[in-house]
Amino acid sequence: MAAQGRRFLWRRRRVLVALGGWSLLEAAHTFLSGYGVAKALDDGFLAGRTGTGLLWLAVAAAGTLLGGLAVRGVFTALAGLVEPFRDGLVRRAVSGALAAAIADPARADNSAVSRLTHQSEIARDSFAGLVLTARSFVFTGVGALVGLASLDPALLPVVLPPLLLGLALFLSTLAPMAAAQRAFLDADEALSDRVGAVGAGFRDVVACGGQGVIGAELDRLIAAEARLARRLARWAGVRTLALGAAGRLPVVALLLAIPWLLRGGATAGALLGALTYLLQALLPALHALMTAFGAAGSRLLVVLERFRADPALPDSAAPEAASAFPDPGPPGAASALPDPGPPGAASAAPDRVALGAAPPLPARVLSESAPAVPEPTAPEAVPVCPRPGPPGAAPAPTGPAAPEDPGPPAAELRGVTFAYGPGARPVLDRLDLTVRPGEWLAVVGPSGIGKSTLTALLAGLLAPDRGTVTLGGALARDPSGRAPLQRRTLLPQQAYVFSGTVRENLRYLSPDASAADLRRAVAALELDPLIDRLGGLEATVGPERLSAGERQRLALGRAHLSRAPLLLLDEATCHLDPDTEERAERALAARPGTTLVVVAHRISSALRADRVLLLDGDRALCAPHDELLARSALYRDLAGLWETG
Ligand SMILES: Nc1ncnc2c1ncn2[C@@H]1O[C@H](COP(=O)(O)OP(=O)(O)OP(=O)(O)O)[C@@H](O)[C@H]1O
Repeated sequence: MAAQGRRFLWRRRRVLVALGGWSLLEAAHTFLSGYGVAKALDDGFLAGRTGTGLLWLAVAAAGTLLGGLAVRGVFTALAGLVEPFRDGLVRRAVSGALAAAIADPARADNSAVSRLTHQSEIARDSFAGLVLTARSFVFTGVGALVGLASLDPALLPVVLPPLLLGLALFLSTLAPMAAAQRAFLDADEALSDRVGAVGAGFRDVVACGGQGVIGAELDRLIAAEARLARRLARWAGVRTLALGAAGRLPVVALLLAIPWLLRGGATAGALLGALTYLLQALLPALHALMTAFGAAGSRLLVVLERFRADPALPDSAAPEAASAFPDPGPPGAASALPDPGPPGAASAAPDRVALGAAPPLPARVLSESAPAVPEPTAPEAVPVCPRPGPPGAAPAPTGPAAPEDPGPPAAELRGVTFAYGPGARPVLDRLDLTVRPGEWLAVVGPSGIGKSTLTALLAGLLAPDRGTVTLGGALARDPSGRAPLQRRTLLPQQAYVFSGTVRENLRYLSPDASAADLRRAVAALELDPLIDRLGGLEATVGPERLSAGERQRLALGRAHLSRAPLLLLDEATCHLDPDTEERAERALAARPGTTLVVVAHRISSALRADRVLLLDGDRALCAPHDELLARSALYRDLAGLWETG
């Protein structure tokens, strides 16, 4: 990288000469600031010549004007250095990502481009800061040392040793501090990547009961970052010490050496001039240098390393393109096909499941406590999902046979009202619903009516504002807010598949499932061909490698393997073809002891169920398919839409 840096600078030697020229003016300004003060005192005010004193002060002030001019020129010249640097980095990032996308569209990573273009801005600012301060320190130092030597050469042996000592101490902190900064940034990024991924897939994490595992992992990441932050702070302490040594010790040494200097013939003006150099020129320049190297320097190093390592960029086989100091060069330099490297960590994150933030639609659900007699304007209304009636009254379930004494309902809602927020209109309003053990219930209704909200309430992910939700007679969500993971499994539309083996994915909800259980689930969901194609149970899969349908099929297998008696499928088969969907639903319904609640994606799904719950805003109707067809215009509409859709 150093050689590339030298080449980059060599190609811009004219810019460097211009920078040097303007910087010389800065050195002249420094020189005049101390020299003018010394002469004003010695030749003017102390000698009784006030006019001469004022004249020398005017010379020192003119030096300040020179300094202003120098800063203006330096900034103009600086642009000729840092802009090509930034442009080259951006070009490198974009061409690298394009080449990667062309080489393997499936692994294209758009976020790498925005990440790297953002980082090139950081690199440009850091680079500009470093050039500015390093150059300023060198030329200020030259101006000050020449000034000290012209005032009295004896000042140099007093001031230089502590200055050099402090500088050496500072330089010795650079490498370890850069390493600490790099480690800290890595840890910080790892933590924010993970937090972002967990936030996006939080609903899945909760649905799968992964809070403990995820919490422990985040704790570890936070502790690691805290440890590295402390290490960085210790090095910052050492750097402050170096600044103190380099900046303050020369002043102390000068003060202590005053008697010796006076005996050697130093004048009061020379001493005041020396103090001016130290306090007004060297100390601020040193402070700026140390701050810039300590912060911007480490940042620049880390960012440049990222550019070398990022998979969106061409690999080092394309040396020109991989240069940390790239030139605009011909586009061909960037067209070398990269090694796209391993898939980004972010892609292994849980799939997103968002509970949309749109305002809730008006929805009032007719409850059992509402008039039992249908209103005249709604002749098709039927009583809402009655509790289990006498034997024979209930439709025969196609799932596992209900036991003689069915015991408590598999799931029950009593007068449940729920709204997303205190002022919002309820999504569900005084809903009663009873689902018998072993029953297969389909939930249907227009988009946004509250089907997912209902499954989230059943799963214990949401708490009702009023009323109760019970599973097998116990509250779906205990007062501490925990959901009963052993009693229900919720499969959302976006199936959660994590980076791990097929076996680990299937056993995620039942880690102690036996090989026989696993075989049964695989056979029931007809997963053998898929698993073979993926390379067997021990093959590693990740969400980015599977289609949405394949992810759903693995999640269905996982649900079959889980021990929860209540399975909640929230459009969990929407990416499967109708036949596969039917076989999957039947396999889950046939699992011993299973109660199945399916938010239906197709009318065929409702046809298969024992009963259908129709949510429609003003009332909820629950009945077998044929009965609903006869009684509900909305259901007929939905069925028609589905059939033609
Ligand atoms: N997190 C949330 N915050 C605020 N409102 C929400 C939230 N989630 C859902 N809603 C609103 O609640 C209502 C019911 O949403 P829900 O997702 O339960 O409907 P749905 O019937 O499942 O819809 P779809 O069939 O489109 O998936 C909608 O009006 C929706 O905008």
